[in-house]
Amino acid sequence: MNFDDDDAPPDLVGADETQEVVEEKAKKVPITIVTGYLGAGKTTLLNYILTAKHGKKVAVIMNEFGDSLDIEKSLTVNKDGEAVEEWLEVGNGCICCSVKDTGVNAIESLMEKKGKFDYILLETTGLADPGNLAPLFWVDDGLASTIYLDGIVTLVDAKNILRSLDDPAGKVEGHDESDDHGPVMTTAHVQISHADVIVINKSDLVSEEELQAVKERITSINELAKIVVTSQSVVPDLEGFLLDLHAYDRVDELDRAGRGHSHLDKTISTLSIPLEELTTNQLTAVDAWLRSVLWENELPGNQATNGPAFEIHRVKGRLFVQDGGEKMVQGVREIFDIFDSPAPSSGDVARKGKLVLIGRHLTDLDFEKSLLDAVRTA
Ligand SMILES: Nc1nc2c(ncn2[C@@H]2O[C@H](COP(=O)(O)OP(=O)(O)OP(=O)(O)O)[C@@H](O)[C@H]2O)c(=O)[nH]1
Ligand SMILES: [Zn+2]
Repeated sequence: MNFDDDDAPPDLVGADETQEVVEEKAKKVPITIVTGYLGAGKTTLLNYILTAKHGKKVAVIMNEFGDSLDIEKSLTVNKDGEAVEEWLEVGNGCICCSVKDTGVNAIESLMEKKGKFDYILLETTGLADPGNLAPLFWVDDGLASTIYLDGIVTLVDAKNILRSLDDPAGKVEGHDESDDHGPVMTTAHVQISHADVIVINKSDLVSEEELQAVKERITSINELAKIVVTSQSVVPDLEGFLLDLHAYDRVDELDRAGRGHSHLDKTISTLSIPLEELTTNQLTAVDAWLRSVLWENELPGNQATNGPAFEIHRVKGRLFVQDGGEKMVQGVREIFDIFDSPAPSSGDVARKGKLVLIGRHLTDLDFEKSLLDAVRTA
């Protein structure tokens, strides 16, 4: 059933716009992308969120009808085969089973019913590469005017993840075959490297030691992500842990990333580079360095590049500028942004900046030296 007109949100354009309507319009709806390898527990998590008592109106967009959904569902396909998304009222929210992979049109149709939801959750297919999807909600001026990307949550199947990470069959398509340097990068790697929260699900199926090994491997790939261990995707503290992530306008988890990086996973790792306070020129040098690394895939300082091409999946940073300013760096693949920290750190914090990179082949070249040289010579 569709929302019939009389319960559509009040006409937001009318001249008699009251203050809260204006605020309502300005209020963007957070969207979280839920990804994770086939069968990891994405639908189970969404089901749980739809029925848990958190008081938020949540719209869930799924890309499949899992029979694990114990909710009556229907999809209206009109005559010429074009599927029309149907919004199903459930529990404390509603579900749309968008047959299109990214669910973008489902979101557009959802935004017409704007004001109805506090939160949108989009389940991707098990083989989706969130690096392609995130920019859509982060920079797409069409969608970004009504929604903002709150974060990426990756479900990991504790029982099978280590096998998926080492399984060449799961390799990411489109990677030049010539790049046969070292182990294969799988979809599981990419879903972990882009995650802001990692839910290690199906913990009931593994021993304590196996769980520990999974945690260590995942942390070595992505040191920034918050990790929660679950069974049946039941995240105890949904509010604090899954809803309201602000992963793209805050970097408070930067401190989690230690200096340098561990080599537990040969394919993808996290590298964190400490930075002193910057002059304005040095800030410009950091911006130029990021452009070279993210757009040209060139590491300034012409170190021997006979090694494999590196690939940056995620960049997060906090930069202190000598004029007292504090900047934040957010990046997904080649898209990045350096902007004023919305919530500058309190005065007493040591003005120590940090840039954290998550990506592939970060160990073959000296990123830290390259960046520090670029800053020093600025
Ligand atoms: N033993 C166990 N089974 C689980 C757990 N979480 C989910 N499952 C089961 O695993 C199967 C897959 O769960 P889903 O939630 O459909 O996984 P999914 O990621 O949505 O799967 P796809 O959308 O097909 O990629 C279902 O039968 C779930 O009941 C868990 O923690 N432990
Ligand atoms: Zn699913």
